[in-house]
Amino acid sequence: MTTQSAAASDFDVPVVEFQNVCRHFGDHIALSNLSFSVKKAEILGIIGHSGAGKTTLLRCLAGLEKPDTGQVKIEGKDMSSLPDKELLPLRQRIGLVFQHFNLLSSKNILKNVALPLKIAGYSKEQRYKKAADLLELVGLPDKAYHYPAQLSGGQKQRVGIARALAADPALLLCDEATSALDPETTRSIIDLLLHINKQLKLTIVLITHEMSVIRLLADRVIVLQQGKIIEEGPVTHVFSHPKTETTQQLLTEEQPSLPDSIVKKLHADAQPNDYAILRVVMLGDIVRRPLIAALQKEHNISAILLEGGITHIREIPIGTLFLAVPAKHSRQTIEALTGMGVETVESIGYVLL
Ligand SMILES: Nc1ncnc2c1ncn2[C@@H]1O[C@H](COP(=O)(O)OP(=O)(O)OP(=O)(O)O)[C@@H](O)[C@H]1O
Repeated sequence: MTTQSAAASDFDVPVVEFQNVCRHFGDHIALSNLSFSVKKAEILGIIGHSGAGKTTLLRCLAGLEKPDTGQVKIEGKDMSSLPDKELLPLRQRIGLVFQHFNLLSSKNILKNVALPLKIAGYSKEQRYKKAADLLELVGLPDKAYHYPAQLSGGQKQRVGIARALAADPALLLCDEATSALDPETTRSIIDLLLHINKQLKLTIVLITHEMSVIRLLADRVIVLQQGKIIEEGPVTHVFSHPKTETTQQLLTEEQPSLPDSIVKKLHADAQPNDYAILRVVMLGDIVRRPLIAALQKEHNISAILLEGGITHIREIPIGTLFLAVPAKHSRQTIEALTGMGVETVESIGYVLL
């Protein structure tokens, strides 16, 4: 086998495989027959309302909790069937990043980062060399001899990430890693994680209630509800076409929505003089095209913009518009917009404006 094909096959083995995982607490089903996998270098986001099972999933993935049935495999090895003694080397393949950093306040930053290497039996010289390299990677080379209390929240999380990387993990698990940080610091931690993902080809699984973090960081997203996967796919797809009410609710703050005054007046059947309300989703460069002007010029349709906005998933812009057009032009407008290349356009009801 050539080096090149060996490297390619590396990417074929999923780093994570959940196979029919169930976890109960008494009568309560926290995870229900859950199956998914994560490829090498992929970033998977897991979202869901409170109590959906995110933490239980993450704990099973970290080997901190065993499923009742099913398998949790890391790099092809089944964690759920291993006795505790044999679990340790597999757990060392997983780095954990916590919301509240969990640094040891009595130890300096270098020692905090080096701690997993001490547990793994590395010499002092190896530990401190590696820890210094990692502090360089996370942008804190000058903080080695500071103590956690002397650092900002963002700097503490950088140390938390360096520590999680110390034992060269195959998988980084982030549990609400940016939830305690302000937006600017959150952005810098997201950029750091993207840099690490790219540079080290590191697989990342994150749970967060911040949809903006999923949007900027994840390749793929899983939506959990009552311990089941109710939606799954590339973030661009799931966030632009949320199928379930749960996903739509989770995304409410992220996406423009119709003003309440219009929602209250919406009805299902068109009355004379009504306007049809159209929800238009655009993906990519089309967001910069003057669609309303083109409707007027090329199709003689006067569309009124009621609400709209653009968000970005990684670098891809997603635009959402709510347009009102005379009800009699509804079908023609949908055909015209589809012809212009919008992602989706749907009529969501009628109003008398
Ligand atoms: N140790 C436990 N004992 C009993 N029930 C538990 C235990 N851990 C979790 N549960 C229950 O399992 C369900 C899933 O909990 P989990 O903490 O995984 O949800 P979550 O999605 O992480 O919620 P949150 O976003 O609020 O942290 C909840 O109904 C919870 O009450």
